[in-house]
Amino acid sequence: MKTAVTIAGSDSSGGAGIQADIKTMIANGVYAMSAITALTAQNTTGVTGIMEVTPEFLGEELDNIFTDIYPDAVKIGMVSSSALIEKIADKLQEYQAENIVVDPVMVATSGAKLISDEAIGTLKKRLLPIASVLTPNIPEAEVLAEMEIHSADDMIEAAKKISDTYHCAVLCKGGHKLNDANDLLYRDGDYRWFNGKRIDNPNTHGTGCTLSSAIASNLAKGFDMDTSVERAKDYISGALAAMLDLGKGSGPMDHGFAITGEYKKEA
Ligand SMILES: Nc1ncnc2c1ncn2[C@@H]1O[C@H](COP(=O)(O)OP(=O)(O)OP(=O)(O)O)[C@@H](O)[C@H]1O
Ligand SMILES: Cc1ncc(CO)c(N)n1
Repeated sequence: MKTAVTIAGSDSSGGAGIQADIKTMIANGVYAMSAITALTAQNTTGVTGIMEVTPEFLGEELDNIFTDIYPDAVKIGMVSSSALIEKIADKLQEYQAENIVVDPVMVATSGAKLISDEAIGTLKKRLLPIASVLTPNIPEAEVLAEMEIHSADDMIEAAKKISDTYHCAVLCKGGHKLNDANDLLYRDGDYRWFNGKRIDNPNTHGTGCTLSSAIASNLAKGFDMDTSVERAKDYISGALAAMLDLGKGSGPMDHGFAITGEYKKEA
């Protein structure tokens, strides 16, 4: 069986973070492991607390994983401090990890800030250069490319800038400002749009975590980058179309659709 590890924060409400990642990996047929960077106390309405692990402890988690069950892919989500980012970069280099998907998590769906300002610089310097693919939404791409994005052409320019600077593939997700479900993959000086059908579902807690974990799962299984993104888009569409409605805010998605087979993919 192929294996993947998520390096991310725990979401007590189960819709995002480690919990979304593990649900996604199981549903996509890979064995899931986790190195937890922080506990968050959160639900569908917001985040009330964050408790980080120490960099030493995160290093110990990664040592235990890599020296025993070597992961075929790595997904990195919420990492709130520079010291934790440095530790992850050191360990991934030490163990020569492959298929690294970096979701540069900055703000939760509910609006809470999940990374410190100084850590953004470290993220750029240490994690982007080792990423196989980076999955920013538009606000994140604006920070990383240091420009505003108002159109599809701006998305291309920002993704090119990030990809050229850090030598990684960039999947820029259009949903936030452009109100569609079209994502742009910029890679090796070329780009391709992955168009999705916008699903009328306000319950989008954890969509970014889910997409990046689905890409990592498919890379772990040996699919190429384009196919992995295509399959991940299909997965997120299915999870959203299952129309789970839980909680008082922007609720989580139903990963069970892939297991029960109740979801019928729309043409
Ligand atoms: N309503 C929707 N219908 C279809 N696809 C969607 C919808 N909302 C988001 N997506 C898709 O889900 C994926 C994740 O995108 P999104 O922009 O929501 O990520 P994100 O902002 O990083 O998520 P998060 O809020 O969890 O941080 C993208 O492929 C996007 O196109
Ligand atoms: C732990 C965690 N990671 C990522 C997100 C982004 O949605 C979140 N809300 N919580």
